Amino acid sequence: MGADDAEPENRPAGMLRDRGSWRLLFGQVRPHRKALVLGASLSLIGTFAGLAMPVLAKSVIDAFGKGAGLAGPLAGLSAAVLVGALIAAWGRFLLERMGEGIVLATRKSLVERILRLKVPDVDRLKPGDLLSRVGSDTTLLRAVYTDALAGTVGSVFMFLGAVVLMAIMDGLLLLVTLGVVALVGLMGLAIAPRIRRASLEAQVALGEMGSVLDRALQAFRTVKASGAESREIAAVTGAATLARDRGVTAAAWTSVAGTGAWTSVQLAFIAVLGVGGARVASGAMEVSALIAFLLYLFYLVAPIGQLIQSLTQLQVAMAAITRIQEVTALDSEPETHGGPGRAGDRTPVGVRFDGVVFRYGEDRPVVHDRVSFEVAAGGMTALVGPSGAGKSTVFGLIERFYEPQAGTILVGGRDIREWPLGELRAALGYVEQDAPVLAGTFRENLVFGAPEATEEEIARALARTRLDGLVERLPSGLETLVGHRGVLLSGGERQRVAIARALLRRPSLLLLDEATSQLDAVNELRLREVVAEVARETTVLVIAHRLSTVTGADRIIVMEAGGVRASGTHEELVESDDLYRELAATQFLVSS
Ligand SMILES: Nc1ncnc2c1ncn2[C@@H]1O[C@H](COP(=O)(O)OP(=O)(O)OP(=O)(O)O)[C@@H](O)[C@H]1O
Repeated sequence: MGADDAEPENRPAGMLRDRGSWRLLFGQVRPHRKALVLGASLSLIGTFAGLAMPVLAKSVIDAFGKGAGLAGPLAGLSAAVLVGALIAAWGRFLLERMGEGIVLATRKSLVERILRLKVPDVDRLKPGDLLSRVGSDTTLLRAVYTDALAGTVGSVFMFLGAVVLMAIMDGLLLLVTLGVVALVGLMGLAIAPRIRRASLEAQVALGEMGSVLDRALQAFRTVKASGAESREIAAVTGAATLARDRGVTAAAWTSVAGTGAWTSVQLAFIAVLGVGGARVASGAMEVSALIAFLLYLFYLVAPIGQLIQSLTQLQVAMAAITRIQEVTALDSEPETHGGPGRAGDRTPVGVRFDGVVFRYGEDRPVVHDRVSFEVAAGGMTALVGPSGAGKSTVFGLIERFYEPQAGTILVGGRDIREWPLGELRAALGYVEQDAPVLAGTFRENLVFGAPEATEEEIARALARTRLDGLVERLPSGLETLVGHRGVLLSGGERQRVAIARALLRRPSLLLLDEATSQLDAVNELRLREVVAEVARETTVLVIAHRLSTVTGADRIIVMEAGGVRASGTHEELVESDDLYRELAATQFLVSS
């Protein structure tokens, strides 16, 4: 399991320069710059208020010495503490709120992008890994905007303040100090990419963990039936262990950076002591000035430590940004508003494939090799052929999930590239072979593609798909939960729910990928009746796996190895085509 495994295969953003990541990182702050400046300033004021404490304490002691009343000074001291704490808390809150706002904005844009991705890109991405990009990668960003940015600003101020004071005291010793401190800077620059790489690998491993777990949960029954629990547990924990290892690597480099910072101040101390001592010995400098300078030197410790910490957080965030960017850099489809469309514009449409050439990828075999056929408007056309002949691919191309490399596809006499995508998909009804049922109620499943469907329309769709009896038997009718992945429904019922869902969009062309699973006689008969009835109102193109379906079809297209081999009615094809005759006699078309 390498770092590359969990990344999009074409890794568009893997090649993006750091500049892109920085721009994205800081671009997010732009809308919140007021909050950032205010939050950071308040935090600083709160911190500096702490510095006023010794002065105020002195006034309390002075008052005590003079025998004056303590109540006033003590009240002043308490008020200063309280006000300082409140200001710091307010500043902190503003920064945290800004961080949450930025995380939300990032998640929104990521989710928006993911749901609009093109199908071929999603084919390559792993769902669990995408989830981790939306969840944990975006969470990692927050620390940058709350701690790192404000911390950097504060520590830069403190650092500059100390440097100015030291410059006023002794320019030469300052140069010695900065010379040593610059070494830390160089070391930090060398270490930063290592922290970033380790963090990226840790996040990739977490993504991998998500995708392995997702795979196991998707096929939970198969995992159990195959006795594969231990292996899947090992795969998930393996990814988690890798994340730990990379986290430890990042921690090791962070410790080196922290220790380096502290050591450099110690070294600067020794260097200043050496150079300053020599100058004191030669009478060029007072001992008291050297002592004061050395004290100031230690003022540098806190800001340098904070800068190192901020730098580390930035590296982790840059790793997260890289993974987020890999998704946001992918192409998305144009927005589709695929509602049910206006009444009356749902006349059946035909389909034509003209010399269509298609392969799923540059390195994949050709699936369609100059496929041409025509399906007239209205009625039922069946697509048959051996497994892998490219039948489901026909549907994927009509829906424009994929683009052919050559040839044209016409729907309703119009090239599908000329249809606005939302309009094209609104004209199509698509029933997948394993017809997924979405977790939720029966009603939610029905109106998924047509949220504004009326009760009459729902009742009609239920009656047409022969689901009305089933709904009556369900404990809460349409409001019954059909559970995660519809475990309550049989394969045939799931297909009929999918058909009802498609019908509620009043499609001009219904694409039905018939379930290959065996249906019981009642379900099979119902499904056949449903399809025959729908074919009276709209065009139905069905990928048929049953003889009973093809015998009812007006026309049959036989596909083989990426081409159209023959077409005609059942009787004609039984007469004229060997492959069809063979298919009709074998399990691909099961006799009813
Ligand atoms: N998303 C995909 N990415 C890459 N290759 C794919 C993809 N979908 C299908 N294929 C390949 O394309 C070829 C045709 O697949 P398709 O699903 O169109 O065949 P089919 O005739 O519908 O088969 P079946 O009857 O078994 O469903 C197969 O070799 C398949 O492995």
